[in-house]
Amino acid sequence: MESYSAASLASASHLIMSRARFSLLNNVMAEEELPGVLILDIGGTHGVLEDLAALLKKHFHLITMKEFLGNREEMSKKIQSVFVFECRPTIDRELLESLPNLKVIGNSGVGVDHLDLKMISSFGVKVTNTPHAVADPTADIGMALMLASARRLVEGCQVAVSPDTKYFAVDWLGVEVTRATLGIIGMGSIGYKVAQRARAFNMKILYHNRNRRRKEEEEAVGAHYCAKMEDLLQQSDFVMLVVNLTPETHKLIGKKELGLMKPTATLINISRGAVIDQEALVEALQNKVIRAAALDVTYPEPLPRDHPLLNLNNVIITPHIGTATVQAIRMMAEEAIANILAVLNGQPIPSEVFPK
Ligand SMILES: O=C(O)C(=O)CO
Repeated sequence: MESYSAASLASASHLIMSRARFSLLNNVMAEEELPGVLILDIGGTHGVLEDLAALLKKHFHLITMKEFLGNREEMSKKIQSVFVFECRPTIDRELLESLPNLKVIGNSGVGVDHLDLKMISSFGVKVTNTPHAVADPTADIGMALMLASARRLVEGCQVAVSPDTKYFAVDWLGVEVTRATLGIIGMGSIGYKVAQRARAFNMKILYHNRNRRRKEEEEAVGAHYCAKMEDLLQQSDFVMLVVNLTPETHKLIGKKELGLMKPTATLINISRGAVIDQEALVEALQNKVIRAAALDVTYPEPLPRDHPLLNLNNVIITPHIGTATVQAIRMMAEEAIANILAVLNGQPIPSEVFPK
């Protein structure tokens, strides 16, 4: 995980000065009086940042990191908020100490496991996230992984492009998603969107969640509540993980849980890598304890090139692309900006995250 200490800020690409709340007042304030937003990106995303910049420029005055570093003392006093791009860069104490007027960290993405909420809160700084923007694209990736793994799409592509492979699909038969049983672990907004999509495939839907959904919500997608996760694991053909990473969900799926799954079942993870005990998963896949896994998240990300998960033909891995769409990046930015502005303007905050 990237860590943006004050020293490593040189690698972040932009410092953004917020003019949003003042543009609403016809830009009556001089730029140098405006509150600042520091953007932390994950690197290698310049095209995306250009689009983001265009969006932000409608309300914000952008200042490059070079300018920030050239005038650090003055700039750090102006920064009232940090925009964390794509859930991954973390923020350390040293950075917080260097931003005396910081009021809010606007996370672009829903998961905030990369942020030390207690530590941040001890500085009197609020944290917000973007649950609405992420739900549809992340649910789509869950479905895409489930279908791709079920129908062995990646292997199929390899067969199609390989000049010497014999073209007998019968050698690599898949399984059907239609009418199969899907067990969703974590029925928040993303899990629910997955259930809506799975209904169109006539899947039987089971779910396990801390809190049971309302009866009308269950009925709308035909989902059945499993109070015990074990029941869901035993009955499902596909198990999809959609929980937040917390101390309670760390390694939620280990050897015992994998052992409860059907040998024909597939595990899909669109939450965080550490929700699965990865060593136990490798063993289960090697020994065919379960049929396959399809993972958008791992630990670390990316996996080292010699990691055993990369050498198994019953695994599909994508590089954490749940929200990697043109639309989602934009919607997350809009949601994060709305959160940041609400904090700066002392208005009700749409999506604040609290330390437990
Ligand atoms: O929103 C999140 O938490 C993500 O992981 C985005 O990919």
